[in-house]
Amino acid sequence: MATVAPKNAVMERVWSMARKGQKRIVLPETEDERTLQAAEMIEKANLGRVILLGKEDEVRRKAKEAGANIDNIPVIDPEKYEKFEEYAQKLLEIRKGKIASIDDARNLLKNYLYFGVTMVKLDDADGMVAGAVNTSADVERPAFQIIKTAPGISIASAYFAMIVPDCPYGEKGFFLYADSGGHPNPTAEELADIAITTCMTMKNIFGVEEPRAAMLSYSTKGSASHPIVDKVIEATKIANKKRPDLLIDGELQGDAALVPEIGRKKAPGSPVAGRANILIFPDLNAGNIAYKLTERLAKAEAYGPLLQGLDKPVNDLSRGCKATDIVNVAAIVAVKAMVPYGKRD
Ligand SMILES: CC(C)(COP(=O)(O)OP(=O)(O)OC[C@H]1O[C@@H](n2cnc3c(N)ncnc32)[C@H](O)[C@@H]1OP(=O)(O)O)[C@@H](O)C(=O)NCCC(=O)NCCS
Ligand SMILES: CC(=O)OP(=O)(O)O
Repeated sequence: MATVAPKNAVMERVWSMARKGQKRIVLPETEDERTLQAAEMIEKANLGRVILLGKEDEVRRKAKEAGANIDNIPVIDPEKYEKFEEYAQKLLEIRKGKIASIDDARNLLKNYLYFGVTMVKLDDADGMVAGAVNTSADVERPAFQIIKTAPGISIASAYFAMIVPDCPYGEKGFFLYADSGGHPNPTAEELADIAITTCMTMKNIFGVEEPRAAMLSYSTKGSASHPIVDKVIEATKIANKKRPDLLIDGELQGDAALVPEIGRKKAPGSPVAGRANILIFPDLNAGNIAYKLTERLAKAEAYGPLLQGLDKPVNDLSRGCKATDIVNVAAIVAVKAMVPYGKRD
């Protein structure tokens, strides 16, 4: 089994916090070899206590085939779980008006993603990580429907923690990209909220004292004009009005956001240009394309999509993820479960 270690100082802190918290992390996608290998790595690295979902014999056989030692990890078979009926009743209450009968609730719980999210909702687990097999929409939907947004947060969104090797920009090559996996086409108001939430995430989950968010566009400070640029300008104004204490600036192009000399030239006086550690994309096309290009062309680590704005932690994955990505995403979910309510994002 490959060993895994945190890739930079920010992730070292995340790992060390996760070790202290010993949170219960449910991994529902036990048909996937990477998930089983990650389960062993999470336990070996002492990042938390894993709970696997599935038919026990099958899961243990599959783990052997994958070369993963999961002997000390519990496997819960949802349909045989002693709280299955209790969960069905609770789900019926939570989804009142959306699902018609107890049978509908039972059927939903046979889907391991719904079962895992319900475990988190009802405090039988502290966080869930899935998405190595299922699409992001299928992972996010139960989280949005059952866990819902935290009080005072208008929408959930999804960011990536990016570690770019040999990169002097951002936080020594560490960045948050948002929204790169959740909300397809945010309004200006929603884009402002995504920027604010990501700043809080940078501070509270990753311990970076000065989040600096660039509102990205193909224009810098009026160099081009178009309604799609106007949305970014409007979002920047809203974010600045809502949270004047945060460093959020735009509209900025990618080079002006990252490179000090270019930032000074294109956006003189900007508190963010040339030093952004958070990149906020105008829509999900841009955000998702950008993270995948950074991951593949710059050989960056890409952890996520990490959901923010939810009342409890659920993190998604790309179907193209590595087992080690699952380990890091699990460590982040564990830290999220430790940050006091209301301070999370
Ligand atoms: C996640 C996603 C499936 C949810 O939206 P949807 O399919 O429109 O589903 P619904 O409209 O049925 O919404 C389901 C619930 O989630 C809620 N919801 C949808 N988007 C939300 C958001 N951004 N934040 C919070 N809640 C949200 C809805 O209000 C609804 O709640 P309700 O059932 O209690 O009324 C959709 O936003 C999506 O496909 N996102 C893109 C994911 C993706 O493909 N990413 C790219 C790869 S990473
Ligand atoms: C985040 C993402 O793009 O997920 P996938 O690669 O699974 O579509």
